[in-house]
Amino acid sequence: MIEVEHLACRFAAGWRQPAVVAVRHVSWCAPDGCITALLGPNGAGKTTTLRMVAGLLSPDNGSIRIDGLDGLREPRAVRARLGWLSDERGLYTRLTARENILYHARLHGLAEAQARQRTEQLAQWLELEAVLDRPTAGFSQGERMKTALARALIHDPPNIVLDEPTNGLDVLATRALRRILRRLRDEAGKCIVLSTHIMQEVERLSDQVVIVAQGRTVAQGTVNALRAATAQTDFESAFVHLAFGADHVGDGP
Ligand SMILES: Nc1ncnc2c1ncn2[C@@H]1O[C@H](COP(=O)(O)OP(=O)(O)OP(=O)(O)O)[C@@H](O)[C@H]1O
Repeated sequence: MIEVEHLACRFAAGWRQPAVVAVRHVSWCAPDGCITALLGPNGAGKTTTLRMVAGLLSPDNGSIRIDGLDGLREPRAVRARLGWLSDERGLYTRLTARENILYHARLHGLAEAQARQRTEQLAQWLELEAVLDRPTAGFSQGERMKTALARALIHDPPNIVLDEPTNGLDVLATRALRRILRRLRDEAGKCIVLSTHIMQEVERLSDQVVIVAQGRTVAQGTVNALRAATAQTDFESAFVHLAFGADHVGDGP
């Protein structure tokens, strides 16, 4: 379970760069056995929020608890309980997929034999076997996503955080990813949090939605509850209502 409360993050001014308040007040709770979608317009603060949850950025305010552990005070224990898929995927391009995954396994302290066995299992499960021993430099978006996902899952974390996981994926790869995430939820009871701005993704995959706009959480609930709360029949209109205000709902087709 991941709980974030009153998160705030400001990027300090730098050369030719004014200070930016990326996250002002974000709070949400993502339970186990549930897929939580963080939905918001461009620049809403989704990636910044997830980078704080992954321990890559320190918040200026607020708290992050992962399975009850304080993310700021116990970062190592939290890292062991969290799998992180960044939107850039962050693979070492000169290493093969297998080497990328094994390197991450070593960072998590897995024994060599266990790491190798688990890499094989994940490769089979994610249908990565054909490219497992190729350098990742020439990988397609789908192959890169799957390699990065295998790497994020290597230590079997109970919590999985994915930043825009379907970015750049074609329809079949998107469907495959949805199947994988549903299995992780249903068979292993994982807590899964993903960010997106694709409405269809949210409607098809998520159990609950957190809407973030201008660095603030503006709503949390199921797709149906958010539709009902805004008296909208389609989810896109409900999202526009919540993220931009009722006046903008009429702008769409
Ligand atoms: N390293 C940084 N330095 C300065 N500003 C930043 C930095 N990272 C993000 N920002 C700014 O913080 C705000 C929130 O960005 P963030 O990437 O968290 O949004 P997002 O909701 O993930 O957007 P998108 O859907 O477009 O990816 C934006 O205005 C962005 O320009």
